[in-house]
Amino acid sequence: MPKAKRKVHGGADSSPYAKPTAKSTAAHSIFKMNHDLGQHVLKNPGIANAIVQKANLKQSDHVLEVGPGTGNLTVLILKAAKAVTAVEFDPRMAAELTKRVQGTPDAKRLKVMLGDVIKTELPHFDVCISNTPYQISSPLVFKLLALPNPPRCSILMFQREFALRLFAKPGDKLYSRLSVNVQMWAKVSHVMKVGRNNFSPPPQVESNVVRIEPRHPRPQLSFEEFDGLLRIAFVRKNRTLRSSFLGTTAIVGMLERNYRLWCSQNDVPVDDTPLTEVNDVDAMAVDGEDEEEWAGFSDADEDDELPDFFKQERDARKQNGAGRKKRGRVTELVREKIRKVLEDETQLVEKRARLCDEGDFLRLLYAFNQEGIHFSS
Ligand SMILES: C[S@@+](CC[C@H](N)C(=O)[O-])C[C@H]1O[C@@H](n2cnc3c(N)ncnc32)[C@H](O)[C@@H]1O
Repeated sequence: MPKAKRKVHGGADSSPYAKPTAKSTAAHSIFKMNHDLGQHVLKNPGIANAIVQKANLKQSDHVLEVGPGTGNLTVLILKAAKAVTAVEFDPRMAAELTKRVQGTPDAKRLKVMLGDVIKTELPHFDVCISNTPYQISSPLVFKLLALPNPPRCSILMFQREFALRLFAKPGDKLYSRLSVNVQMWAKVSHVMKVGRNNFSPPPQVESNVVRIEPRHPRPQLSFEEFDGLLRIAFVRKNRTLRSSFLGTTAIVGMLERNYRLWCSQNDVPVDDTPLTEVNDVDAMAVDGEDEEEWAGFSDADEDDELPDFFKQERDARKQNGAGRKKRGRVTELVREKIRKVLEDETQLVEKRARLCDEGDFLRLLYAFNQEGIHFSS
């Protein structure tokens, strides 16, 4: 039996959201929602209006809407802003939206871009509004934070647990790399709770709308450097920083490569003569870690996945065998620099990432950078 098709959107009362004109009736065509794309259309006009109002739009604003769907938010944004760029992955949705505004005065002020917003080069915009498809919550926040010229404000709807991660503090269960990053670069505030029955079809969980505003002045820091350090610290947020930074050859190897690059860019000579012969596996055990524990990364959050460099290093080691190896002087030097930063300079060596605050991470980054150790290449 064929599966029942759902109405694309079902508003009820107020115009223009729910009392469709002849034009927008065409947009109410019927097709099956794609759950893989997080297609839960907002059907409560009151919530849609509140979201747009909370953005405090100016008539001169250019708004980016992520995932416009059939346009329930878009038509309201168009009433309050100068222009809207709407990035939509699903061509069926993009076609519905285009039809909905076609022939209206708003059509000229709407640009629909088809594609994955995460991979799309975005034009400049003042405000971002999104009933966010839950699969891209994390990459979308990271993309917005990393923009050199971030929007004045972003009003974003997320699944509740994801929203709570944005506010989490050191020691909270939901504290993660995302929490530290977002709080470093922005001010996050809660806008409203939205029950699951306000969507069609209803998602499994409740949602929250949050406001993200960039900090002024913007911290004088490289986003990639700070995030690179957090990636290492949060792969295993319950382990000590000693364990995270010194416990695996993969991390030390990556930091050594970055150190070599920094040396070459700063005319610092490196001594490549082999120093000691050590058993690589034993060396890891001495440092108190087993590579397999990394592979489990049981305490990692979804956005703190095993970094690519670790996987590459692990595969290379499997191929080459992890037998007796000569550890170079540079490796020893880098290990000593890491030890010095953790033990002497910051005294954070026994602290765990889940308990470190923004100030701890900043101190770590500063001390590593002073030693010529960097986290972005
Ligand atoms: C939760 S629905 C929101 C629809 C509409 N804005 C609303 O509030 O009724 C999410 C929308 O994002 C779109 N989408 C999913 N992944 C996307 C991506 N990577 N880039 C752009 N749009 C995406 C989906 O096709 C869907 O239309």
